[in-house]
Amino acid sequence: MSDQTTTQTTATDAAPIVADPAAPIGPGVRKADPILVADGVMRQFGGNVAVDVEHVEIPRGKITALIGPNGAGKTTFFNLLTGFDRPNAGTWTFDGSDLAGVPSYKVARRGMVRTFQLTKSLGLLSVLENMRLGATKQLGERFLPSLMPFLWSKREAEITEKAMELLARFKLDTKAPDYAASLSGGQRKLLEMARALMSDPTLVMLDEPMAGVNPALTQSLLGHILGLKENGMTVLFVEHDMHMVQTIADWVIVMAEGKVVAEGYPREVMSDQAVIDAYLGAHHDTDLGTLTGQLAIAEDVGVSDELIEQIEEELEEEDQEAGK
Ligand SMILES: Nc1ncnc2c1ncn2[C@@H]1O[C@H](COP(=O)(O)OP(=O)(O)OP(=O)(O)O)[C@@H](O)[C@H]1O
Repeated sequence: MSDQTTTQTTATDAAPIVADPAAPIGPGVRKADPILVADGVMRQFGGNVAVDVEHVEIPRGKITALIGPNGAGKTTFFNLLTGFDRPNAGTWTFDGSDLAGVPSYKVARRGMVRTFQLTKSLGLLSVLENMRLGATKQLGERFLPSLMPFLWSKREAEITEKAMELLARFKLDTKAPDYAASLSGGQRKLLEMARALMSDPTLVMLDEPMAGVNPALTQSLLGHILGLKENGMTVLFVEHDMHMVQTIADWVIVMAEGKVVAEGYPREVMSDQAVIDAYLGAHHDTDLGTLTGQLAIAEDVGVSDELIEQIEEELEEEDQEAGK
């Protein structure tokens, strides 16, 4: 990976991020064109307040990094926004429409998808079958096509064709018949991303895309993430690898103890003493050098067994709805 921050410029790069360039930048700052707006989102586990986000806006067409020490609430916030968990309080809108209380598979159909580390059972499906699961739009046609097998099989063929095209783009086409479990960590991350694109999303949320990725595939993953933006998508990713954050993020949001404690342009946020302190507070056993690009990559992306079960149940439900 290069030490330079990216110099690629696209039309969306030129668009301003904040609504008022003269206003001070800090937690909750208004964006010029937010795709996602969250208000008062709170999630408690027993007495532990995992997420307590007063107000945050995600800029459209940009790459936003969500960072913060372990246990800051990043993954829980992702789970809430994408319908994989329910908040105790709060509302949020995606592209202007209310999303609070909408189940995860419907969130995906509306254009907001997220990635996970592949679960064991998905590992026992082929790479192509994994891709086909990402085609949420097939569900909208579940009733009529089931009465018309010709239309159904045409749609099936289209899904397979699209899956193969995406697999080729991610250089995974030769792996299509293989079990997903046989892929390397980095290839699984590529598969996760490719699968997310099956539903033609407008917002792609990536949970620690670099975790467990072999250095040989890092560059390719970074290129694909930048490619999402170049294709007009908005990206929101959780990451501990500060080097990656500095390399590709247009905007950085920092969480600590469930709250958004800072946000801004990468260079400013990374040199903010409060941010460094928040990280050091939680990583007091970690070398300061790790904050500037060498942070150890967590193997575990923090998906609970409960969540995995929920995803599996939803996939089964989708299959049933799709008449499989
Ligand atoms: N299912 C759960 N049950 C109880 N507590 C939970 C659950 N999920 C998360 N928590 C707690 O909520 C807090 C936030 O956790 P979360 O995993 O969202 O943090 P994170 O910022 O994603 O951390 P990491 O960077 O380590 O993945 C932590 O204190 C965690 O222990």
